[in-house]
Amino acid sequence: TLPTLDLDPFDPEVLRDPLPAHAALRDAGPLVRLPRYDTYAIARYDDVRAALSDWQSFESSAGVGLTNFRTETPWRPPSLLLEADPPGHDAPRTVLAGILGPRALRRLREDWAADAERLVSDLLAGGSAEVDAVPALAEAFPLRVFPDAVGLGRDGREHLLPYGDHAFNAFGPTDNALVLAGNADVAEHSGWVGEQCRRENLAPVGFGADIWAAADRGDLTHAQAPLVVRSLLTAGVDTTVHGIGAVLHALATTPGAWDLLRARPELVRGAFDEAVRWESPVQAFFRTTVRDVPVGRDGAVLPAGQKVLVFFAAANRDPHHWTDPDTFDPTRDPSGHVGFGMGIHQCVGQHVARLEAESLLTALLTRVTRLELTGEPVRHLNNTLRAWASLPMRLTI
Ligand code: HEM
Ligand SMILES: CC(C)Cc1ccc(C(=O)O)cc1
Repeated sequence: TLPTLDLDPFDPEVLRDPLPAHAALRDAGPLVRLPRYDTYAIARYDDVRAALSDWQSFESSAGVGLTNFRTETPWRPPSLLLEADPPGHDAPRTVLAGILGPRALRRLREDWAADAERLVSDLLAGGSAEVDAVPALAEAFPLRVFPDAVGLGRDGREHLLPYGDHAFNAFGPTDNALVLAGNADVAEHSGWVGEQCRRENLAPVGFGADIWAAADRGDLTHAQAPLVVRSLLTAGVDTTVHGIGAVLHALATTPGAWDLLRARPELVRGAFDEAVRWESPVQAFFRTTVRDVPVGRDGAVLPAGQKVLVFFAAANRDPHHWTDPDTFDPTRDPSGHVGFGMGIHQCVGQHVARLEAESLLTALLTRVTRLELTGEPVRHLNNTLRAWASLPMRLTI
């Protein structure tokens, strides 16, 4: 019989410090039963990679949260990318991959670098500064550049973070306290987000306009276009906010890391990916088995029709794959990490995330000689996201 753990991955204390749970899951075996939610977990690097690469056996179209779209009603119409499989997944994916690809982002590089310099310069106008790096940097920069890049209007942008936060909570159990708390305001946030996806509410230049232009070309249908815009608004904000929070925390708490990046700016992009590996802002997603599928090499079989939690975060710290996995090492080659997923659903916005992080870090590294915590960091709990609510820091020039 399969190893079983009486673990609640969505328990607030597990969300606050998930590392012992991830170690227990890896140690228990390639496939572990979690009877608490009548589900399973895969946490070892090799088995996580294998599951993410085998989309035919591990489908996303039944939802990538605990809710099984085959038998339960999703809280919102399913995503055409995240909660879709080929062939339906193909066109929306191809369209977004073109719009968010490295070449398409070249036109934003200069603007985002200048905007980051302005933000940092304002922050340091009075010399060295004590800030809460979460609102002042991790939230401020993505919220300055991303809504404009999408082509959103000025009003209502305060809906973006809470909408995304709820969406990420809703991948967990729908009767969980974090989800219930979000339900109160979700209609208001959803209403605003839905409005912003309409063609007439998007600027003539931007990712949103590019999606509608793809529909004009016949690469998407016009009915699909607003949902693809919604994907950007759901996935594109909270993720980068918490990715940037993670890299700032890592750099402030790893002796010598800040000086190293000031001396070797070519390490900046790798350092961000290393932070995504080390912290895994997106911790885990579910898949649903289409057939009985073997997991690992000890004969474990996952029955068809089952939800299984695939732990990116546990794989990213698997000692059988990574040397010294718990150390944030900006000189490490983090390639192969699954912090952006793997396979056909691998993050289509990863280049946007990297450009945002690189723009802000470069602006900070140029001006700030020391980055240090001045108080206890405070976690922001979410069923899917690993996040900081507060990072009290001193930026010394
Ligand atoms: C540090 C920032 C980010 C992290 C850690 C992250 C993580 C991920 C992960 C793990 C997946 C795979 C989900 C799965 O396999 O089910 C994914 C998919 C996706 N991400 Fe990201 N993401 C980030 C930023 C972004 C941004 C900035 C955007 C949009 C501009 C974005 C848009 C998407 C979309 C649309 C998908 C679905 C892709 C598909 O199913 O084909 N993400 N992301
Ligand atoms: C980190 C990402 C997996 C989160 C995410 C959320 C939503 C969508 C969508 O397509 O709505 C896509 C990606």
